[in-house]
Amino acid sequence: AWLNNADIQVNLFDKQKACDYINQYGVAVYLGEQPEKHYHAKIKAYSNLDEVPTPDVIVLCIKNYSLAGVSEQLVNKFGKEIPVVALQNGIENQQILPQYFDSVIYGVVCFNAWVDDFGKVGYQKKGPLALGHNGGVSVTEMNKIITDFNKGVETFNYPNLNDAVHSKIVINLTNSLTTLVALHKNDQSKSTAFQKLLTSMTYEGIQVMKAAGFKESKLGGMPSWLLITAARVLPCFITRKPYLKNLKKMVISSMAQDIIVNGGSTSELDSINGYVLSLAKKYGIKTPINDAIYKICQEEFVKSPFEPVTVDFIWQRVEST
Ligand SMILES: NC(=O)C1=CN([C@@H]2O[C@H](COP(=O)(O)OP(=O)(O)OC[C@H]3O[C@@H](n4cnc5c(N)ncnc54)[C@H](OP(=O)(O)O)[C@@H]3O)[C@@H](O)[C@H]2O)C=CC1
Ligand SMILES: CC(C)(CO)C(=O)C(=O)O
Repeated sequence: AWLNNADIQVNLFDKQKACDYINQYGVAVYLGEQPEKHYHAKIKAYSNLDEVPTPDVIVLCIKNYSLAGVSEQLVNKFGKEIPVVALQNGIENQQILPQYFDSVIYGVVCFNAWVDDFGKVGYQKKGPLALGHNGGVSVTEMNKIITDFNKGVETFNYPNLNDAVHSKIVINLTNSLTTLVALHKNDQSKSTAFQKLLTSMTYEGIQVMKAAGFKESKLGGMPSWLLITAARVLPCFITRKPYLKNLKKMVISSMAQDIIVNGGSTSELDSINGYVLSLAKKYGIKTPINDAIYKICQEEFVKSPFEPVTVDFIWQRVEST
């Protein structure tokens, strides 16, 4: 919607029901704090790939677990030379997409967005996006894409792509915990146990990334490694103010949308938490909080219907392991 309203011609490819709605009513977009001020973007949506006009660039806004299937369809239709911008969390997209496409730009999305209903999307803040690549993309091509994206949303070229990706993965570890307690419905701002769990799991993530040789990338508005470390080592009350400010930014994570809003059992738990735990094992870093939370997610996410668990329940499991 942001690009389309900045005169970049955008076409959507989605499932039939979503397309029918979007073609009739457009996409309604609103800033989370001001739902009454939503605006519409008239975007053409296609559910039949054969009808989609050949694009200059494909932007993949799907989960890691949908990438292989969707890429297979796209490459059969448009060929492997078509430039692709991949906006997934985690690193799995870097393993999957080069199997299909020659020219892939990866993007780290530094804000939260959610779908309320067909064609109705909320966002926590507008941007930024950090783009980078692992070769196969010319300077001209990269500059053109950055310039076009910037017409609609603040977009940077990030030379150290994998530092940015791994810094974001640290933040994404919290998706599992916020989904388990259904944070969007159950306020945890008074719970110091929740604060300890959230800061400990990201602190462990930082230790893993440092051991694996990744450096911090400052990602627009996301908590810094210094703040997370301070929150972990200092008494809770000292870092409470910045902690609460950051907690407020979490509206509804992409994982909670999968497990709670869409009632599915498939999520990016393994692309994010599973990946961090595999790095921890490789580099000999202890991650007791993440181990326990990952296990609880594995048990709870497959239950149908999913029922949120309490912070006490998580805390007891952490203490018993
Ligand atoms: N949401 C967020 O705040 C953020 C998300 N991210 C990352 O961005 C990526 C995308 O997440 P998000 O936007 O939340 O994902 P969503 O699951 O909300 O959106 C993906 C869309 O693609 C559609 N889709 C899936 N498979 C197909 C297919 N075969 N053909 C046509 N359409 C298909 C889905 O349809 P349907 O719903 O019907 O399956 C859905 O509309 C993830 O890697 C996530 O981690 C990064 C930062 C923030
Ligand atoms: C909420 C946010 C921005 C951070 O965890 C995110 O990346 C997601 O929802 O996947």
